[in-house]
Amino acid sequence: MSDATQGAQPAVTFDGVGKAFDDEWVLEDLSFSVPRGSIIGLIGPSGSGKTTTVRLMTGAYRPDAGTVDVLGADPVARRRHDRSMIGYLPQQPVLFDELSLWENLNFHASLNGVGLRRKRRLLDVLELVELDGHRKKLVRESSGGMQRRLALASTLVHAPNLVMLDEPTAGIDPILRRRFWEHFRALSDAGDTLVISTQFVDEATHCDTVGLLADGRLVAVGAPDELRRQAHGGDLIDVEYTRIVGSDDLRSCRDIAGVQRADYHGDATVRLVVDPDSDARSRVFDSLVTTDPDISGAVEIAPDWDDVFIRLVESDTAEPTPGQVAS
Ligand SMILES: Nc1ncnc2c1ncn2[C@@H]1O[C@H](COP(=O)(O)OP(=O)(O)OP(=O)(O)O)[C@@H](O)[C@H]1O
Repeated sequence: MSDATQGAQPAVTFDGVGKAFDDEWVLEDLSFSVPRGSIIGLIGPSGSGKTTTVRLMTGAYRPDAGTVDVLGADPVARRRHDRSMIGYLPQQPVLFDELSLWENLNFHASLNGVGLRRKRRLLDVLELVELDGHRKKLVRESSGGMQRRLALASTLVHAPNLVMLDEPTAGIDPILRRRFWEHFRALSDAGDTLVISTQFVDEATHCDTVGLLADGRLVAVGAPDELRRQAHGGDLIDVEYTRIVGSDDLRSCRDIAGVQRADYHGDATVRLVVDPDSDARSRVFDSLVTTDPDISGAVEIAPDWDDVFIRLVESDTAEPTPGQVAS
């Protein structure tokens, strides 16, 4: 996030938003905001409500509860008048098979009112997605990956400030995925705001904020590190022994102030959950590891995102809903 964008009004604010289709709620009580110049990842399994959330931001859908504010206005009202500040990549982008990459891009540029220095702009976005050498190729002659890159270029051709991408990395190879995320970070560094939906939970690491969706509910929202801590109740450290660990070892780990949990993790490892705000981390490394000759070392563990997601969903469903009595 650039310094200039910090403190400004958020690019997107959802306040108690719900959406229903055929009298059934598919999104319930979504509240979050997206600071300008940042990347929010909407992450969740198929059917969790990602596309519906993005469509509410584009103004394609009107909320049935709550309010949506996008760049200081109701997106439904803006949709009819001024879309130049917004770029939207739908899951099934509009590309014309019989036109060249250049002609496709030119079409999107016309649609979005790019007049001034259009040729330069087309060349710039084609270069950005590394398609400048293929501009005469027809869409039907280009690979799936090239089509995804062209679709991204078409979304960016009018230099929008707010970019909403619905599963832009679905079905593309890991190298192209990484390149896409590099582009996204470069856009955010330049001050643009990005809303990116994905089913790949590990893509959370690329985002400034992550919104985890499950069954139409925002299970958790926060910075990736915050969500990891929330899922596990703290930071994880593995203490590795040169022998099989026993209950005395667990006890001495638990005696360290700020260690919230110490559990067996395989024969020769104790996994600790430590309070991130305490000095427990340095105490584990400075005292425990250096004083116990049976400890070979300790490593901080970045928890697996699948695990983080599952834990947060499970703890969310375990929480009592209004009207339920907690046991
Ligand atoms: N136009 C619609 N009419 C009726 N139900 C809909 C409509 N659009 C979405 N839904 C339902 O809303 C729920 C959320 O769908 P949505 O497409 O937002 O999920 P998603 O997380 O984007 O899924 P995917 O990753 O498969 O695209 C699903 O149960 C879906 O069937």
